[in-house]
Amino acid sequence: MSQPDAKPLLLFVDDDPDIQSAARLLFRHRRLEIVCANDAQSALTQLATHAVDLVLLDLNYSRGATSGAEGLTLLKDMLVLRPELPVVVVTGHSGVTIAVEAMRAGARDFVMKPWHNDRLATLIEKLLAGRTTGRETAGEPAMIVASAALGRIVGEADRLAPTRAPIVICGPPGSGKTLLARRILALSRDAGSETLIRAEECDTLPEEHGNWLIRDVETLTPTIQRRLADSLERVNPPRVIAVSSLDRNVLEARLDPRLMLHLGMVVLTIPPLDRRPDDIVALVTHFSHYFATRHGLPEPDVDDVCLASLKAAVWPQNVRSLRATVERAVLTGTWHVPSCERHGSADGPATLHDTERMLVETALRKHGFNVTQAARELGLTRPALYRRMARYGL
Ligand SMILES: Nc1ncnc2c1ncn2[C@@H]1O[C@H](COP(=O)(O)OP(=O)(O)OP(=O)(O)O)[C@@H](O)[C@H]1O
Repeated sequence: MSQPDAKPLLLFVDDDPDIQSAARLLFRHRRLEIVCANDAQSALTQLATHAVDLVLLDLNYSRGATSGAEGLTLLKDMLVLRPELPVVVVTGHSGVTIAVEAMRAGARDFVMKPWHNDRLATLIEKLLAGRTTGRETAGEPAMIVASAALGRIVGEADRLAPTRAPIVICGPPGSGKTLLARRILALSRDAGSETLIRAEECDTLPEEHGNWLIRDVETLTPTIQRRLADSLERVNPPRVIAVSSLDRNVLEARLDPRLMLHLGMVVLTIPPLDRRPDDIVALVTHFSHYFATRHGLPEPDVDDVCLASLKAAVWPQNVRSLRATVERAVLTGTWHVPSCERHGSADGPATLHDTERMLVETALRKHGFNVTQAARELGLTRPALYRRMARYGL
């Protein structure tokens, strides 16, 4: 939340540059700051990096979309990040039904396109008048979802969030299990009362039967596992979201069968980051902007070769490692991309120079030194590849 004496900041989400300009003009006249976003990812990044006071969200923000579905998903994402954020939805083609659905999902109001300038401005002033002053504590970090694989998992999680279903989330370290678990609890019917249980340190279960987030569930002692199974068999069981870095089958073998029966009704598995290259690209953009804003430094350059090496790298702690790599690039102005070697190198992360050399060499060998094919794989032109071959003596 911006300071009380600062101009309120409005985030406007619509991909049409003409409509963005019209909105800028309208709100600047009315002493509002405005930032714009073209798509879901940049909207979430703006929200994570700016003290936004209100969002105006076109439910069909991308060209050709008419169902409003993408807008509804983004609305939910934004309210996970900032549950109290006033969001006004704008709808044109998809009409009132979708607007009502958006109100049910937490939007404060809606306007139909084409909007009436004065009426829209009055509505926004009214909503902003009720804003609390002072800095609101940040909600959850934004969850960036660009790959189809993660999209399916998050879609399933959102669908089940308002139920009382216990859910197990598997996935390698740092892949976003806890973030997803918190998202489910934030979207659940009785959000707000969450008890975090670190299984390793747990010698008794909470009295309160609210929402439980259990981390490293496989490390619960056999006695606590049996007690947890008992609680899940009660008439009014706690809502449990359990998280584990073990593979699903290994987890099944480690947990009490009765506990697994209740707890593992739904198991969501987040794939490792290196199997989600689309997420790598989106996360790099997001974290670059986030850390550049946080540290007051410029965003680091990311060209195609750099992106290729980020996609080819091994991320032992998945998104956590990538996040740290991007923060380091913001701080030092240089990319230190971990090696592509599956088993890592004793010297620690290689420089971008080393990684690029290895990528070029690997592509050339793979294609029997056919420059055209290797260049195509690397996303480079032939001259660009020749320059690199000369630079690395290949
Ligand atoms: N899709 C994502 N978008 C943005 N940030 C993410 C995403 N996934 C993970 N992160 C970030 O990466 C870091 C690790 O995520 P998280 O703690 O949820 O992983 P985890 O799988 O629970 O890890 P661990 O198994 O080590 O407990 C956090 O800073 C989190 O905010």
